[in-house]
Amino acid sequence: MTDSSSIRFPDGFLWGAATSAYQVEGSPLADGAGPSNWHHFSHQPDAIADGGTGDVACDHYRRYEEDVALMRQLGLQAYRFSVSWSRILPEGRGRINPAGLDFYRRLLDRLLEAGIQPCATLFHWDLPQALQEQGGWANRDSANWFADYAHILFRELGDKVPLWATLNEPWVVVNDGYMHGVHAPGHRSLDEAPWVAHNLLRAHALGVQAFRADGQGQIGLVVNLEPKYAASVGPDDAAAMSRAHAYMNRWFLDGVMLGSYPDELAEMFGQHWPRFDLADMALLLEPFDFLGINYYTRSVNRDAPQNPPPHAESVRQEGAEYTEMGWEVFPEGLTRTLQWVKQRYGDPPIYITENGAAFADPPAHNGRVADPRRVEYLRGHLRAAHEAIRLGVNLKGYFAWSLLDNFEWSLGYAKTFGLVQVDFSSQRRTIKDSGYFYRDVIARNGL
Ligand SMILES: CO[C@H](O)c1c[n+]2c([nH]1)[C@H](O)[C@@H](O)[C@H](O)[C@H]2CO
Repeated sequence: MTDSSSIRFPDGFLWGAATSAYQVEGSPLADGAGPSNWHHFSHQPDAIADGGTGDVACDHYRRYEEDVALMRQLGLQAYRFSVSWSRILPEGRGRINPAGLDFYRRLLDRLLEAGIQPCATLFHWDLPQALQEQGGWANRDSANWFADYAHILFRELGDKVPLWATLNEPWVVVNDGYMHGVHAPGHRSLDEAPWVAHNLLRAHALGVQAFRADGQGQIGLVVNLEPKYAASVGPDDAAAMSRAHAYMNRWFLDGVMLGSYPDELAEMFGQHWPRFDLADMALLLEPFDFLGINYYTRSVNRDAPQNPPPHAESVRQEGAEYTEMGWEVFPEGLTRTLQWVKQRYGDPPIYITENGAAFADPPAHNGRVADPRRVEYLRGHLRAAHEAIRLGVNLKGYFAWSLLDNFEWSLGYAKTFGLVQVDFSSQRRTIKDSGYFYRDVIARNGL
């Protein structure tokens, strides 16, 4: 039975929506910008399900003022976006492209004028192609490249951005880009993957140090977390669940919060697992101000020895509701995940930096898009977030994924997550029912 009791979030709880540069901006090479590895990857034959690329996307690079007006119409208090590294540094390092900085200054000025708090992510997967060609995140120097880039942004944009995130979901870069080859750069290497993960976290730590030197506001790390369940009570499935949990949920957080990697990773990677310097592990513990958690679903796992690490596979649940991504709708997993972070990692301040769902939305009709399933998804997860607060989790805010229908990476444009529908043939925006629902949640600071 749907819980209809009203709930209210704490005063000052921050309500926002999120996007990322390559998914919404378009104009990837405009005004002196250099190509990213996602520009390169999306133009490879058969890389993207519908042959889509980020060449146009939501045309946000040119329509940002219209989109800020939409954010204002929704009553957003904050907007989470990412900066395209190769707009700022076309070769990834060295020469700065002033026009790239100017775009983000214009966007930030519009947001601040609208009373919307910017939350900027330094890296949301789109690495400059020039750096990819020098080994990308597999090159130990990548951490320094990132720190130099971060320093430029803190110096040039720092007075306009109160909330920064170093990386978005390093796990996806490793798993999708280096283990399974379905994201840029399309590698499948048990030898590269652990080093890529390590260099990403070294980059995060050096970025935080750069921020401490001359940043303003707060800085955090954004990770994707997905609670793991066992498909049966048998020992093999329990072990598979534990490996999957270590592989997705603990790998990066243990690294930066505990200064060590789960033992299960060395076991599952075997001779491919490196020996990491103790000095590196000490660096990873560089303290940061908040944790961004992206939550979408849970997975139920069974043993799959034939699969690459974590040697597990997810099992579809009879009778459960699934989104267009094949992700089970499981709001209680959000409460469980937030409690787990609180208990394991010392009660850090947390923002839910992404939560949302892809459903097959109807085309706009008379200025309306009926998306009841997304309304119920958001309602259920907001209740789960509120329950976590009631249980003592230090949850500071929530960002819906996504403001706009956009480029869903290797799946192209068919999977739509937006609170606002984008007709990609006309670039017309239409606020969906879920957008109006979210507007009312923000206005009430609750349900
Ligand atoms: C593994 O799923 C992640 O939690 C996740 C889901 N999502 C993400 N990460 C990314 O941060 C976004 O760019 C995606 O568009 C979004 C929707 O797929």
